[in-house]
Amino acid sequence: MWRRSVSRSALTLRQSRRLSICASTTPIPAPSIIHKRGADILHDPWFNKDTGFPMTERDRLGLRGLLPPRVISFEQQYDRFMESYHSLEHNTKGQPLTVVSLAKWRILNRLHDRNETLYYRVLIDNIKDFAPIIYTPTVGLVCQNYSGLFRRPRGMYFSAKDKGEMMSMIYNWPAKQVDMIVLTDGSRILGLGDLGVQGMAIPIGKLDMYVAAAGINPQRILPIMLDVGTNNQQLLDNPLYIGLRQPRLEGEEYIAVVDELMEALHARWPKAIVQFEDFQFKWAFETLERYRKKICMFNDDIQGTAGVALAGLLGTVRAQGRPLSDFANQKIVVVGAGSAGLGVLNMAYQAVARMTGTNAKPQFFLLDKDGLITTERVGIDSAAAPFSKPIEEVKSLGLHEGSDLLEVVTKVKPHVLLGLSGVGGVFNEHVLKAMRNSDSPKPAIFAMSNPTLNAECTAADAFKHAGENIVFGSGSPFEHVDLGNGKVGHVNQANNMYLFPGIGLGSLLSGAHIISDGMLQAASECLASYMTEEEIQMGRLYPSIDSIRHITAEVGAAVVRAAVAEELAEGHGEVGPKELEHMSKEETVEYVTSNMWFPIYSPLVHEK
Ligand SMILES: NC(=O)c1ccc[n+]([C@@H]2O[C@H](COP(=O)([O-])OP(=O)(O)OC[C@H]3O[C@@H](n4cnc5c(N)ncnc54)[C@H](O)[C@@H]3O)[C@@H](O)[C@H]2O)c1
Ligand SMILES: O=C(O)C[C@H](O)C(=O)O
Ligand SMILES: [Mg+2]
Repeated sequence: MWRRSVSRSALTLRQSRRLSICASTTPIPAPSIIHKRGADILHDPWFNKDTGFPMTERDRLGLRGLLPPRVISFEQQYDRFMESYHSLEHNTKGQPLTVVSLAKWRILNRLHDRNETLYYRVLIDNIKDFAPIIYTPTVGLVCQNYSGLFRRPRGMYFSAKDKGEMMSMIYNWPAKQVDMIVLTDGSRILGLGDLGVQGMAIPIGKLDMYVAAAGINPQRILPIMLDVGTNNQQLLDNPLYIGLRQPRLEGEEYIAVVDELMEALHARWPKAIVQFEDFQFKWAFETLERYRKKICMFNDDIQGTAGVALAGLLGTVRAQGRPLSDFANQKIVVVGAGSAGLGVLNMAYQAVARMTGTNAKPQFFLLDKDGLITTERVGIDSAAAPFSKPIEEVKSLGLHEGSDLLEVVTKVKPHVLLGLSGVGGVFNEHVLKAMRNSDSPKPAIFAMSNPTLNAECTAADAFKHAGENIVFGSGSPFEHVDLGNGKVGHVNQANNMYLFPGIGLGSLLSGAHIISDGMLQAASECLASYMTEEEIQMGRLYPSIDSIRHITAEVGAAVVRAAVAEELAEGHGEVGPKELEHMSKEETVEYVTSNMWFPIYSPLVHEK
């Protein structure tokens, strides 16, 4: 049902954060200037209100006669959509999950294509139900089938064939202002591998989360696919594949194309934040290092994930009833030494150095597809090398270079097992049972790979095999687990969605020209301290997705304040750096919150 306004002042902060922030403070809509009239407006999802155009507006904009006579209110439209959605749910009961999920995605996508205001309103109010459709896991299925599902373009497509043209192509985008860009080359889509141009559903889904969680105005978002070819033979063989049918560009050729695109983006929208998403390992770190000192960008898989994982690791220490300084003594087995796994290790090392003020190293054991990574590893990647275990230490534990996961868990008895491998089921029954001998009375298991089938284990298996006293987190959502006798195994969604919207929004509103490590740390620390002691003791390490706007406002404010502290903040719009500097913590949260867009129909005013 339509969510009515609730006076926020009547609620405690703890209560109000469970609600959609802006729903409680619905502002009076300011008019939007529109340069079109008549049927062109009905076909523009940014402005279209369907049957919701009031008569005065129909007269003003040349819409009279183009719509049925009755005016249907926004609330009625909302309820009607939700009714259709629920009947679809009812009518598809018993059908295979993929069929049901795609049907749900289609009905939402159709609304997205037609009426963005209504789309974002239903998304925000029903984020718990709809995030699994527009985001992981269904977005993975959508990417796998994107050539067949494609109906209307959204965002921009640049390809290897556009070399030399990008600087002018960028002006084909109709919006003058762009605040947030999510860019992929489709080379490592979730744990599904190279999906070429079909990976476009990922930037679209991430930007939907930006609108829902961070209140970025959807007229100022831009999903971008950089299609440099694909090495996925199945796609190359598919006559209906909608991307370039050529192998991926490599080496200098690849970098030259990315450079050109970055220059074009920066030239037209120098203040836009660029989020790199789902780039394969070999380019993820390289592009991050190449651009992070020049433009306001970050790599979500490396940096967003690291912050979320670190918050979960610190939450685990609290859940074990230990002081945070004990983090350095936690034995943590990380499975997956790619962009995400190494991002986590980098950030955790920095955190331990900060906490202890020494060179103390945290107790990480890193594995990749060839097992435990030690100083004896031949041909190790330079990004992984600092995290290889000294071979003497490994031998003293009865392990060796390349020891397999079961051996490592059995001998190390880790406090935490964290998966970012992309390999479904790699935390098998034996591995999970071995976690029963953990040195911690409350061990944590994070199966962070996406989508659901690629998770290292299911929530049910984790509680069944590793025991009821574990703390559990997964990248894709799972139902909480019924442990019998009224007990419930709580499932946390350990996903970078808790950070990237706040990182992007905070960077934007600070006006920083780069995103520093300090800003990212502040985001992670904010998330880590968000949960109360009571919640942590119940195994709740992250907030519910229902409060994602609230947590994003807090994270955004933490990022703004860190940018101010590092003298990176140059201000945004009419708010200058000095004003940012003088804001208290609460005022910064208010500043961030008041800049969040909220979907309501605004009066349209025509201008030639
Ligand atoms: N939950 C989140 O917020 C989040 C964020 C980022 C990435 N992820 C997920 O993490 C996964 C990995 O992402 P990435 O960018 O690091 O990928 P990547 O390709 O860069 O790295 C994958 C790593 O896993 C290792 N690996 C492969 N098979 C293995 C096995 N059997 N045992 C141990 N290690 C194995 C590889 O050697 C490699 O080091 C993906 O499924 C992605 O969806 C989740
Ligand atoms: O997209 C997600 O759900 C998280 C993460 O960015 C991933 O690549 O898996
Ligand atoms: Mg990703």
